[in-house]
Amino acid sequence: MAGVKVLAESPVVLESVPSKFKFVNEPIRSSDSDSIPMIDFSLLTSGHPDQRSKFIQDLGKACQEWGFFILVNHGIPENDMNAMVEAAMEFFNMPAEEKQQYEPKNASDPIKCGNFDVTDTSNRTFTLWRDYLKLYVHPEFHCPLKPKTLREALLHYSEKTRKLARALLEAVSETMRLERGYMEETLNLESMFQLFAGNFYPPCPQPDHAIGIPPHTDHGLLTLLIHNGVAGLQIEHNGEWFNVNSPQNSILVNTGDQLEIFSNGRCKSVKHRAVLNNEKTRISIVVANGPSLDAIVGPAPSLVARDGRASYLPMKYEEYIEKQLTKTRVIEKSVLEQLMIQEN
Ligand SMILES: O=C(O)CCC(=O)C(=O)O
Ligand SMILES: [Fe+2]
Repeated sequence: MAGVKVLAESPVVLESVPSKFKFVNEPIRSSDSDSIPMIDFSLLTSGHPDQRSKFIQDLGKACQEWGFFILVNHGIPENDMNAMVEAAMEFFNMPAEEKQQYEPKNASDPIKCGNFDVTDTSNRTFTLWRDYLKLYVHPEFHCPLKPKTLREALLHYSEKTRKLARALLEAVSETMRLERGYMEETLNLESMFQLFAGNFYPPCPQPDHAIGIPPHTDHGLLTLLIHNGVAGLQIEHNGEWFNVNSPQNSILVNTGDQLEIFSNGRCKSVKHRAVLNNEKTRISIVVANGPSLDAIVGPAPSLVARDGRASYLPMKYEEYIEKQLTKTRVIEKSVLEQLMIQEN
């Protein structure tokens, strides 16, 4: 595994995508939208009841209609965000021999890096145009020893994003009129499973013939994403793809499968993908915040009572992740789809 980075930087200039990366990106078309929700976190704590209710209302609407929002004034210092992006960049810039020790032996290794193969709906396997670093950071903290800057940046950033995610989740609970603290307790968020992913996408000679990450949903509750200022994230909304253009210092938030299940379908786990460009390296820093691994996640009973039926089967979060990790084919039904209960 030399990585996509090594390939993209090879002295022989690549004019086309090597065949093992070839992926037909359908539909390629995407557009900009100025209606992607933007949420101002400072309204939650501003002390003005009107602003607070506007926040709750906007948040509820964003989670239900888009499963996605751009969060501004979130309180995480820009320095911490920059330090995180830079430390990740340093990791990817280390020589291949240094990174080799973290090539996964098992899908559930708490520290892993490398490339990823996916099989598409025509049963063709291809490699993603991306180098990744994935770390389990909570309730146990795992981090490579090198580069030296990584540990401190990650300790800071994971703690701050965890706090932010918990505050957002409490607010999402409120949008559904759930009892205060109910989600925290039932899903044991004190021990939430937090997964860090650094994604490194080098410039690609034919951006439409390869992909960074194909369409997928995230398995947790809320995912927080920042990047190095290079766009590439697209989200699906009403069957169309939209580019996410975000202001500097904002955090991109999407809802995940566990929140869709817990909310009995109110919050949509949004489908998204990472596309490429032929000019600039893109780095994204993703923190996926989920329930505790031992939590059994099903629709909240009070929502089921309100709706008259449960739309999903419950499953232990740990089992959900295992199922997802062993699913190698895009072709298979997602775990979320397997748990959906059809209406008679
Ligand atoms: O890099 C991006 O913008 C998307 C990353 C992502 O979806 C993921 O890591 O799950
Ligand atoms: Fe994702």
